[in-house]
Amino acid sequence: MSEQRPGGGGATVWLTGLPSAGKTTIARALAGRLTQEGRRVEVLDGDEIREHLSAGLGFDRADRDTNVRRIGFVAQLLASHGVLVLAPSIAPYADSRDAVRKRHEAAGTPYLEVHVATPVGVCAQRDVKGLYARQAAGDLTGLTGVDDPYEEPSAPDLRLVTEGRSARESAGAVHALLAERGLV
Ligand SMILES: Nc1ncnc2c1ncn2[C@@H]1O[C@H](COP(=O)(O)OS(=O)(=O)O)[C@@H](OP(=O)(O)O)[C@H]1O
Ligand SMILES: Nc1ncnc2c1ncn2[C@@H]1O[C@H](COP(=O)(O)OP(=O)(O)O)[C@@H](O)[C@H]1O
Repeated sequence: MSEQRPGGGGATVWLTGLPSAGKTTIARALAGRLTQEGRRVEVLDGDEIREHLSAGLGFDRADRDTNVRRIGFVAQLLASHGVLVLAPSIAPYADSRDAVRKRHEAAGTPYLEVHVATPVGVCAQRDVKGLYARQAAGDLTGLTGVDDPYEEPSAPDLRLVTEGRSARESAGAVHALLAERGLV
C-alpha cells in the first residue's frame, strides 16, 4: 500500500499568507511537479472550498475559523489515504491553524505549515483579484492584513520569501522540505 512505503505516504502542506501572497500559484506549481513524480495530489483551493464545502460562510472570525477547520478535516482524511494535500488558504488565526495541526498529530498524519510571507505592500501591488483596490476605494471592509487581522505563524515549518523569486523556485523550496521530512 502506498501509505506504507517510505516517502510514499500522505501529508498535508498548509500554505498560509495574505491575499495575493502566492499561495495558490505555489501550490499549483508544486502539485504539477509532484504529479509528474507519480504522487497522488489534491489542491484544496480556498476559492473552490468557499464555493462548495463552505458555501454561505463569510469572512468574520467565526466563519473563517469554521472554514479553516473544515479544510483541515478534509485534508487529514485525504492525507490519511496517501494523498499529498496542498491547502492554499489564508487561515489568519493561530488558534484555527493549531487546531488543524493537532487534528493531524492526533491521527499521526504528517502536517507542514508553510508561511508564504509576502509583505502586504507587495501583495497590494500584485492584487490578483482587485481586493486591495476595492478596500482602498471603500468598497470592501475586513480585508486580511489591511483592516482585518493576520496572525503571523510564530514557528512555521518553512517561511517563504517570494519577492525576486519565481513560483517554481518557491515550490522547489517546499519540495525540498517534503524530501527532508521523508515525505517524497
Ligand atoms: N475580506 C476578505 N479577506 C480576505 N480574503 C477575502 C476577503 N474577501 C474575499 N476574499 C477572497 O477569499 C479567498 C478565500 O479566502 P480563504 O478561504 O483562504 O480565507 S480564510 O482562510 O477563511 O480566512 C481569498 O483568496 P486568496 O486571495 O487566494 O487568498 C480572497 O481572494
Ligand atoms: N515567487 C512567487 N511565488 C508565487 N507567486 C508569485 C511569485 N512571484 C510573483 N508571484 C505572483 O503573485 C501572484 C500571487 O497570486 P496567488 O497565487 O493567486 O496568491 P494567493 O493564492 O496567495 O492569493 C501571482 O500573480 C503570481 O504570478
